[in-house]
Amino acid sequence: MSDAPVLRIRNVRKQFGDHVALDGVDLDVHEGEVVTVIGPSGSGKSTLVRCVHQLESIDGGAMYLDGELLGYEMRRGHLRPLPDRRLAAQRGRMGMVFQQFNLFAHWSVLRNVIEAQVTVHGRSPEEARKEALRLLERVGLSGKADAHPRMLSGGQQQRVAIARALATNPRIMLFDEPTSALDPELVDEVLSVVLDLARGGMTMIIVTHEMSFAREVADRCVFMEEGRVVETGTPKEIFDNPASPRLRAFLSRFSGRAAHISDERPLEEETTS
Ligand SMILES: Nc1ncnc2c1ncn2[C@@H]1O[C@H](COP(=O)(O)OP(=O)(O)OP(=O)(O)O)[C@@H](O)[C@H]1O
Repeated sequence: MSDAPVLRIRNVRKQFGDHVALDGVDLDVHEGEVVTVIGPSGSGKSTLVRCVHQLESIDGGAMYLDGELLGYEMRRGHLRPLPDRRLAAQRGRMGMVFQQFNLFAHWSVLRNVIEAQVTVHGRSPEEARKEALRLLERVGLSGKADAHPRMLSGGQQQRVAIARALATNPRIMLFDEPTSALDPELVDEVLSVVLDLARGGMTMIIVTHEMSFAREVADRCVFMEEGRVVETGTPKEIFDNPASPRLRAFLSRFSGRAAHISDERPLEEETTS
């Protein structure tokens, strides 16, 4: 990993009305690093990745992609929002995968994976088609290029969404709970594609409620609560030796599902009962 992070997040604040969703978040993500973000519902996980992808503006702090300020530029001595074209170009250097797939329903799978390559990145339709077919094969869907999203299972649609996000050669992939809209039997096929990307060296932030996956895939894991990063560490530190009582309490709620949580160090509730 190189020293300069791919993504640098500094003291980022985000409010919705009076509600503070992000309260001074700092995070660096380095080349090839996989960071999983866990935390209770409403802790700001989705807001964080949505802000990185410029789907939400921030109210304070700054974010940099490869050292370039995201969303703003300095003009005549003042910070101003980037014009739409430059904002689109910045967003095109990140791939985002949503809970709800967000595919274009009236387009074929192939066109869904081709489109941004042509419109945002200026590839020729032939080049984009070749890349789309390669990526569909990578996510195990080469036979579905001509299908429409409604003909696919949720797991297959999510894999198309991953292929689409990869198609622009993003510097970083952002996953916002990619399996939470799926039936349980379809979760693994999506997680194994994400795991495969991680092993291939893709830089990623993954927001997830799948605790054993969050542990398995991560180089580093971040625990958020009330809009703040409460604890960050290796998966072993986070899951086997959680320092903060809040993280221990959170993990204990998942202990039934998180098969890999070790019992070397009992969780708080267990020690007090
Ligand atoms: N567009 C919005 N308008 C108003 N409030 C919002 C909006 N988006 C998020 N919030 C609020 O900001 C807080 C953080 O939400 P966020 O979705 O980031 O949490 P989360 O940790 O991802 O939760 P979950 O795990 O349930 O998805 C919540 O209180 C939420 O209600």
